[in-house]
Amino acid sequence: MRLIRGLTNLKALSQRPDSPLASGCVATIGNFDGVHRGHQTIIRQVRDKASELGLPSVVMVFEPQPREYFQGAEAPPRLMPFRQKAEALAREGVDYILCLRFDGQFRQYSGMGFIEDILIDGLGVRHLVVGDDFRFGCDRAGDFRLLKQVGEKVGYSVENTETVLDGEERVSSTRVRACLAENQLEQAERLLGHRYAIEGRVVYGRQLGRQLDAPTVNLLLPHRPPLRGVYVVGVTLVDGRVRYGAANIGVRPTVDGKRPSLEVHLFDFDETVYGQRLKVEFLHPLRDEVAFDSLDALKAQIGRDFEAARAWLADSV
Ligand SMILES: Cc1cc2nc3c(=O)[nH]c(=O)nc-3n(C[C@H](O)[C@H](O)[C@H](O)COP(=O)(O)O)c2cc1C
Ligand SMILES: Nc1ncnc2c1ncn2[C@@H]1O[C@H](COP(=O)(O)OP(=O)(O)O)[C@@H](O)[C@H]1O
Repeated sequence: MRLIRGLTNLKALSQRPDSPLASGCVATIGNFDGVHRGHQTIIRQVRDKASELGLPSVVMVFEPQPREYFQGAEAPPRLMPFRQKAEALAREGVDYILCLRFDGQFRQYSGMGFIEDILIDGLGVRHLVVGDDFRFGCDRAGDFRLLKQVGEKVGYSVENTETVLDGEERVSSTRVRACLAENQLEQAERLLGHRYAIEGRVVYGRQLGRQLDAPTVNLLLPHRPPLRGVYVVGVTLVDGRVRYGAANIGVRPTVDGKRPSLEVHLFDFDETVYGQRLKVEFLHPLRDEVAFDSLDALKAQIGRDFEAARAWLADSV
């Protein structure tokens, strides 16, 4: 997988005669938050067509996601930070990820402007896979019909995305968020095709954890997380080792009460891991986050959380 950031870089690359993108590509466009089973199916559609045509596959995404741009703090929580998304897409076998900055200038593209400047001049798209409800450009004026009309003239084809159902309902990022908010981790896993996980870099905290007999790795959360509370977790370290532990994800009302963070105590572990990237899988919910009157009360509760987590692990892992 190669990551292309911005239209200028895309054009510089695709206009080089020796570039794999020089003869065009098969592309899809979206947020792909969670890279769930529906997304995985769309990517398979793109890859199948790309191998049939002998062209590279491209997934176009935006940062921030358009709803984050328009709604700010009111936007739905995000399932994964950009880097985790890019790595998940790479695992699905995407050749290129094109990441475009969604800003005050970008939002002014007309429907036709988006097609001409990005899809035709930038990507030289030969086949496009998008939902028939896909809207784009200023005031959401561009739609599936317009894409098809222009495609017939210019010589690219457009295909509707397949719909993946879970029971009667479509698999969607919104449904994954709803499951996580309700602590329905198994339902979320069914929609995602894997356990819900957050990946991030270990940053320095306030060295309070050691005083609480619970040193914690603190992961940077660039977005508001879709779940809150105390969980049993499985952690994959950079070298692939897996460790288990108990984690708190939230604002830590007892000691802080502002920005959300993810704090993980690993059982039977005594290493320094600052700066490493870890994957934290949420295995089982233990309780909601609580504002305690004192650090002693928090410390006592964390001790009970560890017992509950170890008991669950002994039965389930
Ligand atoms: C299993 C576990 C449960 C926790 N539960 C709570 C909680 O209910 N309320 C709270 O304010 N903080 C909770 N915390 C977070 C602690 O306040 C935090 O880990 C501690 O302040 C260490 O911060 P530091 O890493 O910045 O030193 C919990 C942490 C762990 C590991
Ligand atoms: N069992 C453990 N679980 C989590 N972190 C541990 C553990 N043992 C040692 N550490 C190390 O201790 C650091 C956390 O200690 P802590 O006092 O909570 O400080 P900080 O405020 O930096 O999080 C972690 O980043 C990690 O490098």
